[in-house]
Amino acid sequence: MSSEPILALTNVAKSFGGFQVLTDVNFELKPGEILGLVGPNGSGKTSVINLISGVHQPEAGTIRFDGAEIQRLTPHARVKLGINRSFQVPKCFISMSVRENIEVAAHFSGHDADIPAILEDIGLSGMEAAPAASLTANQQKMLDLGRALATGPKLLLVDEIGAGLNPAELTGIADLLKRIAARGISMIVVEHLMEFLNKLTSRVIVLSAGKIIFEGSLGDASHDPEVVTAFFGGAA
Ligand SMILES: Nc1ncnc2c1ncn2[C@@H]1O[C@H](COP(=O)(O)OP(=O)(O)OP(=O)(O)O)[C@@H](O)[C@H]1O
Repeated sequence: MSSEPILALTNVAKSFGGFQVLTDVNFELKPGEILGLVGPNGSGKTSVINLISGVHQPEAGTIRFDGAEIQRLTPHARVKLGINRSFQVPKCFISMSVRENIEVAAHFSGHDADIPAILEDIGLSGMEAAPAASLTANQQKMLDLGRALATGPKLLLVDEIGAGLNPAELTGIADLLKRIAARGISMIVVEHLMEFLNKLTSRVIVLSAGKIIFEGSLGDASHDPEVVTAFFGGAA
């Protein structure tokens, strides 16, 4: 595995209407690495994902992917480079079939996707003709992930995929994400469910009020006074 980072954020800052959402965010990610991004509600986790995927652009700082600055590129250009994401609320086309959803994503990115392999990965083999609207919440999350996989990502941004799922579903998703990372795909996983995150990685970044207050292992984070205060003793 290369030791060059696939992703590097340097002094990234973002505000909305004068409200500073992220300040001086710095971190790196190596190929095939899974990084957990945690923090209280409103601490800026999804904003980090939005800046990397191109939904928003930072006011300051740089985002380097695979050696090149990407912070001014459109989301579409970033998908073509190999960055994609799943959403807190799945964004499948519910009137389309499972297969059509994956085909559209692959077409959008120009990637020659192995659709049967993706269906197998996401546990929807044999359901390719089913309308997305007929899927369970868990299956829609898996389809959302399948749509991201269809674009051939090198970096996958996973935003609170565990919310609302039962323990068996969580174990299934954790196993799938680990299999994906083992193929060399890097991952940032935003999550409130620490037990779920612990199955995926020990390396986490903790955000509080838009600043990184901790970087290290999940175990050490749980004993860090600033992290404990951020979660239990003060405002995000
Ligand atoms: N488009 C936007 N316009 C204005 N404010 C925004 C926008 N997006 C995010 N914010 C604000 O930025 C702050 C950080 O939000 P963000 O969604 O990144 O936090 P989060 O850590 O992902 O929260 P949660 O865990 O609740 O999903 C919040 O105060 C939010 O209201």
